[in-house]
Amino acid sequence: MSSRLIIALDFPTKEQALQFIEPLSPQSCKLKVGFELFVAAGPDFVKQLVDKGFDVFLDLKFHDIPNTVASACKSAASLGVWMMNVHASGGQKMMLAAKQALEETQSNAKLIAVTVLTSMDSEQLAGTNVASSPEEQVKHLAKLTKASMLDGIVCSAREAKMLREILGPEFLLVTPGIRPAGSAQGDQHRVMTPAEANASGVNYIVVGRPITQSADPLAVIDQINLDMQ
Ligand SMILES: O=C(O)c1cc(=O)[nH]c(=O)n1[C@@H]1O[C@H](COP(=O)(O)O)[C@@H](O)[C@H]1O
Repeated sequence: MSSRLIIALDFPTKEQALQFIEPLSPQSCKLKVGFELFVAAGPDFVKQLVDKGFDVFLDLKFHDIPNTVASACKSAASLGVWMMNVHASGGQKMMLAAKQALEETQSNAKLIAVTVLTSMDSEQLAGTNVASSPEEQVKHLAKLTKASMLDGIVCSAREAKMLREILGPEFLLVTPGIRPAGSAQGDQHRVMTPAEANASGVNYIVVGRPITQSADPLAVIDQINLDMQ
């Protein structure tokens, strides 16, 4: 079975990212390229990771008018990535346009939507004039995403159990904000351990700093893969 661990390659340069992935195999993890590395290393680097056999999640969280997001998804698909994302708060027309654009390509890349960022708590959400709790807002945006025919969502593992009941067994739940016991929470708020996330029924976990800043990344990866079995 392929790994359900997605490592967030949040590095400032292509060289640092390549050095980090050198000992990794596509069987032990998938890789996520987000803003920091994409801006520094570009689309050719994403293709390089795909050519090495890794499943790549291109995390650019598109959030724009429907036509622009649809075109961006087509461009992302042409890189051969396994998964990409948009912000669900971009609305249903945007998500439908993105899905349709992907269907017009040869790619079978998965398209998921970010609900409420795992760094957000009730207070920060209220600051954006959203009066609902994070859980209520996640539930609302998750239903909107499903109605827009996307493959799944990004959410906190804390919400996974409740969402699985509402959204059914096929809908993908991809969960960052994962912190192995004893690791620093940093800017994340809605966190869980890998074992707790697994027990909550998530499909994939996204882990960055607890692996990339560890003195022994391979040991952390092995332990997380065990926790996810
Ligand atoms: O879309 C994402 O991947 C994402 C969504 C979200 O709600 N929260 C979140 O942390 N992420 C990403 O997941 C990764 C988490 O990294 P660490 O906090 O270092 O484990 C980062 O690359 C974030 O950009």
